[in-house]
Amino acid sequence: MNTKELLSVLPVKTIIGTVPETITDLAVDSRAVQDGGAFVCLKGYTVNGHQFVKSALMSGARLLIASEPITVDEERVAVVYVEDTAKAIQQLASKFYGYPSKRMTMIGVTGTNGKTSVGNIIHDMLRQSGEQTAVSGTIGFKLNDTLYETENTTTDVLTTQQMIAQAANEGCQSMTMEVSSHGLVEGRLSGTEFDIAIFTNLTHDHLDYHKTMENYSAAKGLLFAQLGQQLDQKKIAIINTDDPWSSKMAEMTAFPVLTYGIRLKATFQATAIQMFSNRTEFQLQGPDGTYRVTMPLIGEFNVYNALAAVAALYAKGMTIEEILPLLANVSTVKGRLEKVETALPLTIFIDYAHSPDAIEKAIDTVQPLKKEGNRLLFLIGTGGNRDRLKRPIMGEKAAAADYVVFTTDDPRDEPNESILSELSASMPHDQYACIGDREEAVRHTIAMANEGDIIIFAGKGHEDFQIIGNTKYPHSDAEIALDEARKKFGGTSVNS
Ligand SMILES: CC(=O)N[C@H]1[C@@H](OP(=O)(O)OP(=O)(O)OC[C@H]2O[C@@H](n3ccc(=O)[nH]c3=O)[C@H](O)[C@@H]2O)O[C@H](CO)[C@@H](O)[C@@H]1O[C@H](C)C(=O)N[C@@H](C)C(=O)N[C@H](CCC(=O)O)C(=O)O
Ligand SMILES: Nc1ncnc2c1ncn2[C@@H]1O[C@H](COP(=O)(O)OP(=O)(O)OP(=O)(O)O)[C@@H](O)[C@H]1O
Repeated sequence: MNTKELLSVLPVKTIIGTVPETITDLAVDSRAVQDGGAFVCLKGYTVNGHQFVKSALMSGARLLIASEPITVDEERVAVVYVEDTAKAIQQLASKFYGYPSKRMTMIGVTGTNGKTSVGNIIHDMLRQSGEQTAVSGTIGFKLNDTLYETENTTTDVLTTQQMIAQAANEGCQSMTMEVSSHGLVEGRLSGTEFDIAIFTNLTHDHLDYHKTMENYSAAKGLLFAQLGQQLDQKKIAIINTDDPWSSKMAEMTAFPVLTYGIRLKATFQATAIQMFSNRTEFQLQGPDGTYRVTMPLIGEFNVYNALAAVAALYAKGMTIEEILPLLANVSTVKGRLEKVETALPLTIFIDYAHSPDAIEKAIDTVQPLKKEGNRLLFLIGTGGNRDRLKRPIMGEKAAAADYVVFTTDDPRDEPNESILSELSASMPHDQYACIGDREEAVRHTIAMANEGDIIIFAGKGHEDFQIIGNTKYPHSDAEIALDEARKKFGGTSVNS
């Protein structure tokens, strides 16, 4: 790209050296610098990117963007000083990739729970309709049917623009993105122009980072505020009207708001909900009439997720008649109350609940599936060095199961003892065990189960690892559970 044109988005800068006419690439990680590329030095939580200038130069960087003094001996390398490199990369990333979000219908999904589910339901439905489309979030970046790994739910601003550009270049007409509160506050979405913004719900989580629910809601509200003021554009906010924070989100945007919900009147309202072990049916009261809906997802929370997805496709221009057959064929989202198909005399779900509200929703969904005389066993852990305030509330919600196993879920550097004692601090009954080693905890859960019982292994979802210290160790709740269950009950089984 032409370097002067790229740098024109930075209004105030000091340039030392001769700027190369073009640069081949833009990087924020010295290990990703290309020959002839630019390296932006970012100050992180762990290290300061300015320390990696030497390694960037060794990889052939020709342009450095810095906010602290750096020494460069090579004449052919220019240094651009700006006040704040984090702000600079937000301007540069979308410019470098040619503002790719403008070439697609961009759908952003935010909220405490349901982002991955809604994002993947939309993706699945759009793929069924024959659309070229992409989705990014906690499970990764899925371009049509190919999944690429990513580091965060909402990736850093440069990776975000790279992904959007890749999707647009490969002919996608739309892209759905999970938008985390961290991502919004840190400007990881800068330069991404959303057409449709969805709010799922706001409940206790991430207060280690946001401190108060007010701050947390303000962070989520940024997605709606960032729809902008160009009202000649066709943009829409889609908001869960049953959530107490919904009006706050609606206030943030000047664009029209479509609502969805179950309890209060909404543009898309589900009534007469009937739950079955393998599907949910409900009456959809939509803007153009009333429809009977069947979908293969279970749980009231998935009715909310489905309504959000239906509203998004409607906002995109599809009719309800076109949308509902797609919902009828949607697949369960990986690791979200996903049933492990097994010939064993047990029902096992893998779930990603790791907030109080998600735990409540998962247990409420599965309890009615239990036959008389059987029990619901629930295994739950929580991350080390993260929000500690939510732990006793998680434990309290987990207590609604008949037997609870508290364990760890990426303990990082925190000792197991504090995690377990805080999780179990408010347990109102004694039907529980605390076992720090997650493999042992899974095996213990199976050991405690009897024929006909239901088990939810919560917190890991799609993840196949456990982070202890700084190391990711392979870990699969499903594999360990099936191994132990086969030993206990015999027979063969098929993993989902
Ligand atoms: C606390 C936090 O948000 N950390 C994020 C941050 O890491 P960091 O600040 O520690 O980065 P760093 O290691 O100090 O690096 C600083 C700079 O030096 C560069 N560097 C580093 C090493 C090197 O050899 N060369 C080099 O150039 C790095 O590329 C970077 O530009 O920048 C990284 C790259 O973008 C992120 O992956 C990382 O997310 C970590 C993994 C994380 O756990 N974040 C959580 C809090 C988070 O963001 N979660 C949300 C919400 C999820 C949810 O809703 O549940 C999310 O969107 O994922
Ligand atoms: N709409 C919802 N309301 C409440 N709980 C939900 C909802 N959808 C899913 N859940 C529960 O929350 C868990 C996480 O769901 P999902 O991954 O879709 O949310 P998320 O917002 O992407 O979460 P995260 O931010 O942690 O990645 C699920 O496994 C399920 O237990």
